[in-house]
This record gives sequence, C-alpha cells and structure tokens, in this order.
Amino acid sequence: MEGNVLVIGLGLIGGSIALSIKDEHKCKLMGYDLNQDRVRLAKSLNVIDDCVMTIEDEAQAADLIIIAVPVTETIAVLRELAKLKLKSGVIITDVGSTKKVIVDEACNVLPDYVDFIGGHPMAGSHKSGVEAAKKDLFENAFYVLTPTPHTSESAISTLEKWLACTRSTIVKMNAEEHDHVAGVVSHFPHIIASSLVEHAEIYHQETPIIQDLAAGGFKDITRIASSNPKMWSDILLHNREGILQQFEVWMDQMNRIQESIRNSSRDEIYHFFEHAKEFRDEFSTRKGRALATYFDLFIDIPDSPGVLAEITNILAKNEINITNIEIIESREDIYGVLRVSFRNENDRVRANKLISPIYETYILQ
Ligand SMILES: NC(=O)C1=CN([C@@H]2O[C@H](COP(=O)(O)OP(=O)(O)OC[C@H]3O[C@@H](n4cnc5c(N)ncnc54)[C@H](O)[C@@H]3O)[C@@H](O)[C@H]2O)C=CC1
Ligand SMILES: O=C(O)C(=O)Cc1ccc(O)cc1
Repeated sequence: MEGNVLVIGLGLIGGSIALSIKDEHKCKLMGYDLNQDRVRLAKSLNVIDDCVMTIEDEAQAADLIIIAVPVTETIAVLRELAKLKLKSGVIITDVGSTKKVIVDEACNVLPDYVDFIGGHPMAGSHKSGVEAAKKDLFENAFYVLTPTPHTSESAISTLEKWLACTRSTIVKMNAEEHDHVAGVVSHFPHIIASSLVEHAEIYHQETPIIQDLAAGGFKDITRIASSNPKMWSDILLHNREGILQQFEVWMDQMNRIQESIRNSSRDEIYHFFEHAKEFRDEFSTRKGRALATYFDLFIDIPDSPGVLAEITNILAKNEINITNIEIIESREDIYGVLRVSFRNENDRVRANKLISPIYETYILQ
C-alpha cells in the first residue's frame, strides 16, 4: 500500500503498528503524541519517519489515521479530528480495548466522507511506551474490526490491506459483541488478577514471606496486574454495564465453590476443577492466539557455567533474535529449564533445530 499514514499516540500499540506498517508499505509514516518527548523518542527509535507537532499539521494530508491512545482520550481525539477538513475517503481506525462508546462517538462526530472503522488488536503486554514496541507484536493474534452497517466494503478491504502486515487474524463483529467478548476474556480477568494481588497483600502485612514465596502459578495469573492503571480504569468505565453483569455471574460462581468447600463436597470441588481444566485445555488446540504473542522454546539445561552463553551464541551466529530469556528453575542438583522467547514461529522452529541435538527442548502448545 502507498500513502500518508498518521499514528496518533506513540506508545506500545501505536509504536508496534507503526513499525509493522513502515516495514511493509511504501508510505510516509508520521507520528503525533501529546507528550513531545515520546514523539522524539519514536523518531530516534525509527518507529516513525517524522514528528508531527500538532494533529492539524498532518491529519489533513493523511490517507490512514490510526488512533492509539487510552480509550477516553480516543473520544477527545475523534472530536479534534472532526473539526478538521480531512481528505475525502480517509480511513480512520483506533486500537482501543473497548469499542461501543468509541464507535458511537465516531458515528456522531465524523463527517460522512470519512470512513471510521473501530479496531482492537487483541495482543499486547503489561508494558507501556514506544520503547516496548515491536513490529511482530500482533503476529498470530486476533485483530477485531467493528464496522457498522454503514461502513463501506471498500474501506474495510483497504484497511485489511494496510493491516495485513501485522500478520494477525482479522475478525469482524459489531461493537457490542466485541465489548461482551473482551469483557469476558480480558477486562474482567484484569480485575481478578489485581484483586488476587491485593488479597496477597492483605496477608503479606502479617506474613511478609508471602511476597518471596509467590511463585510460578501466582506470578503467571497475576502478570497482568502490572499493567497501566490509567489505561485499565478507562477501559472498565467504558465497558461499565457489561463488567457489572459479569460481577453477578462471578460472585454466583464464587458462592457455589465456597459452599462446596464448606460442605466438604469432594465431588463438587472435583467437578469445579475438572470442568475448568477441560475448557482451558481446549484453548491450546484452537487456531489463532488471542492475548499472547509469545513463541517460547523450553530447553533443559544443566546448571553449569557457560551453558547460557553457548545457547545465545548459537542463536546469534544464526541471526535468530531472542525477545526474552528466563531460567525458570535452577538448583544445584537438578536440571534447570530455560525459557527462550522469539519474535515469531519461524525463529522458534529454526532455534529448535539448532538446539535440540544438544539439549532436550519442548514446545508447549
Ligand atoms: N497495552 C496493551 O497491551 C493493549 C492496549 N490496547 C489499547 O491501545 C491503546 C494504547 O495503549 P498503549 O499503547 O498500551 O498505551 P501507552 O501508554 O503505551 O501509549 C499511549 C500513548 O498515547 C499518548 N496519548 C495520551 N493521550 C493522548 C492524546 N490525547 N493525544 C495524543 N497522544 C496521547 C500517551 O502520551 C502515550 O504515549 C489503549 O486504548 C489501549 O486500550 C489495545 C490492545 C493491547
Ligand atoms: O498482557 C496481556 O496479556 C494483555 O492482556 C494485553 C492486552 C491488554 C489490553 C488489550 O486490550 C488486549 C491485550
């Protein structure tokens, strides 16, 4: 694709889309952020071709505008864009984690000659900022678009062509459906993750060793509690009604398991875990990966000096980039497990071919 692209909001998501588009399309990629330091950082990191000091400067020349700011700010940006004389046929999209309020506002304020299509790449991280952006962030994740019955087919198809570079799986649904689904798999779980951390904190005051012993499962289930509190407050207030309904269902479920434990009802407790396990185990066999773009290779390593260097050297010599590396368990008497994360499936497959003849490797599906 060719044209002028303007990304408004140069954080984790805006930065990642900008990198991906810049890598694939012959376009001029301009970036704007309320925080001018962020714009300059994005320029020095080569995330954008040029800095924009006010939205007016470039919005009027843009063929594609991507709004990648917190959801309440998205409303303010839409109102600002509505005051400008934009190019006829310009496509405006956003990346917000909620859709109904945003799509309704876009329909209300934008003129008819502009095509707005709500968007939500369902992948990311608890990190923020352009410094955490990566061009493969959305690879293999779902990317939801929420056209309305009035959205032109040609605008949807043009946006899909622009976004093909993300190598995500695009799915279309209406904004209400999106908010319901995102509420269940993303918004509500963020509340639970943070409440588990708060729960531990209550006991930690009397028993400080809790913080040291919190490991494995607790860390996995609460990783997202380290996300940006401002971003998540905005999301919950946008999806307020849906979230409130889910509280009812959740409380009911908690009451039921509490009751089963109170009655020492082994069968009911067993079924609670069994049922959850069965549904959870189905996730990994389904195509596409929502909310995660990690390509991990697990390697059994002896706990001896030089092993890490050996593995990273092999990968470096073969020009395979590592996005993360972590020793999961390392004790003197047993093998440790190294988790090495890659940008994409191809890198993981290549790494596995190189490492598996030397050490035992695993790929968890
Ligand atoms: N973080 C994640 O994993 C995901 C986030 N999202 C959505 O993407 C959007 C952006 O999130 P992140 O990139 O994570 O946040 P971020 O905090 O990394 O970046 C947001 C950027 O927007 C800028 N900004 C704020 N208000 C602005 C305004 N009025 N005009 C211009 N710039 C403004 C901030 O200075 C910041 O640089 C949010 O709507 C969020 O719901 C969607 C998918 C995943
Ligand atoms: O860190 C994680 O796993 C996330 O949950 C990332 C995320 C955050 C917000 C979204 O709207 C979608 C994905």
